[in-house]
Amino acid sequence: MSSQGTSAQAKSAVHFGAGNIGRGFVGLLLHEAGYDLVFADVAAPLIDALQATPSYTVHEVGEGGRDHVVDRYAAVNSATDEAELVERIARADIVTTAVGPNILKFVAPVIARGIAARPEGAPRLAVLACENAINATDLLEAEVRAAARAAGLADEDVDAKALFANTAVDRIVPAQAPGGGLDVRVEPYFEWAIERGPFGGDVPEIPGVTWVDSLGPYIERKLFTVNTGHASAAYFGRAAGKEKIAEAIADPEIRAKVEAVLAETKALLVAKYGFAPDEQEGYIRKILGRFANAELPDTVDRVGRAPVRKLSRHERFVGPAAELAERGLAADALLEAMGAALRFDAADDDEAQRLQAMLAGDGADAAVAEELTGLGPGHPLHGAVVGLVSRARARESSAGTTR
Ligand SMILES: NC(=O)c1ccc[n+]([C@@H]2O[C@H](COP(=O)([O-])OP(=O)(O)OC[C@H]3O[C@@H](n4cnc5c(N)ncnc54)[C@H](O)[C@@H]3O)[C@@H](O)[C@H]2O)c1
Ligand SMILES: O=P(O)(O)OC[C@@H](O)[C@@H](O)[C@H](O)[C@H](O)CO
Repeated sequence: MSSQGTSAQAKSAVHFGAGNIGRGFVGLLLHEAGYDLVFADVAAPLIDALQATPSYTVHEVGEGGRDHVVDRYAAVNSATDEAELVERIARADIVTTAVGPNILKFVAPVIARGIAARPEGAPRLAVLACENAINATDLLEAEVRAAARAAGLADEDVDAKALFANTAVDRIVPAQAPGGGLDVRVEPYFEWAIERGPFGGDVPEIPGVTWVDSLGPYIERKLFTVNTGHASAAYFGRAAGKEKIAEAIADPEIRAKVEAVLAETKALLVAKYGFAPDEQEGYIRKILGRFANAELPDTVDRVGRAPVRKLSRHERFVGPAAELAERGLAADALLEAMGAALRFDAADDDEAQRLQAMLAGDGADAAVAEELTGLGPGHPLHGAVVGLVSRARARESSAGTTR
């Protein structure tokens, strides 16, 4: 039994981002662990709906799925009710986020104020960023510490009042049907790995969590298998005119390309972390089965969202491709998937539009390639990436002349 948190009272959790993974996974597990849950979000209609609705249901769809009811939560508009949020964080046991890695800097200041407002001697607040990014909590911690310093709180005070733990979250939660209310459709599978070290041997009880000594292998295996494969299916699928991920992966040509990508990331993960090849193969097969779940209405547009983030230096494509090239191993299939990513032009995706504007702009191919991928002329993959940009531009300009 853990003594983390205020043991005399109910445990409480503040979760930033009441979206798909917030309601459909992190919020659900915290609720089921017995936490009094507070959702914080900037989307006023979502917060209003949560405040007006005593419960919602998480529907697991696909084999073995069942329903879970989440209730007894509160909801705070983090754009307008900062004082209430600070007070909630000051009394909480745990703060989690699922807002997107680029949003962490915006939630950090209020977390810092909440930490500063914690009573002397209160148990440390556990802060966990549940985002798809390597060591997202480290990013959040740096922002929280900067905001705390700016508010006059020394690093030692932050250390006395809070702890920061990296985490890897895995559950496919598609965009929900408009007008469907607060209920969330999710896949039955999930994995939530959290590093144990920062808790100093006093981990909270959260059924379903896997506590690990070293998160690096977990997060890279997750990001470079689930997310690399998922994004590849999305970009190849969209280029082939598919709307759903399940449709994309059912296409033998697309599946073969995705499998080729995952064979490359497997080679890296086996070489880097010593994962047993058979075990990694089993992990890949399981994940391909998850993508094929036809009951999950996941779209290529959601999974391909934010292509500039996904093509950045330490993300799901360039991260493994660069390391493979540095080890003298092949990254051809990953490069082909990156080429497909350059075609992603979803009209309602800001980053897709920014990507297309970069490709259509005046910058030299090498400069655009470096801006997108962070790979400069000294890197063994640089020439290949410049070639991708160059071909994407040639394709666009020939499509433009024939339009
Ligand atoms: N959906 C999935 O399958 C899945 C699985 C694992 C991890 N993730 C990760 O979880 C994060 C969220 O993904 P999602 O699919 O739930 O996205 P989402 O868009 O459904 O939810 C994000 C929520 O964050 C809110 N938000 C934005 N800015 C905010 C701010 N400044 N303060 C508070 N709330 C803010 C949005 O209003 C939205 O409700 C991402 O990092 C994603 O990579 C998603
Ligand atoms: O959330 P993103 O944009 O980083 O990636 C899109 C999907 O691949 C992702 O949300 C998966 O569904 C999820 O990571 C599965 O655990």
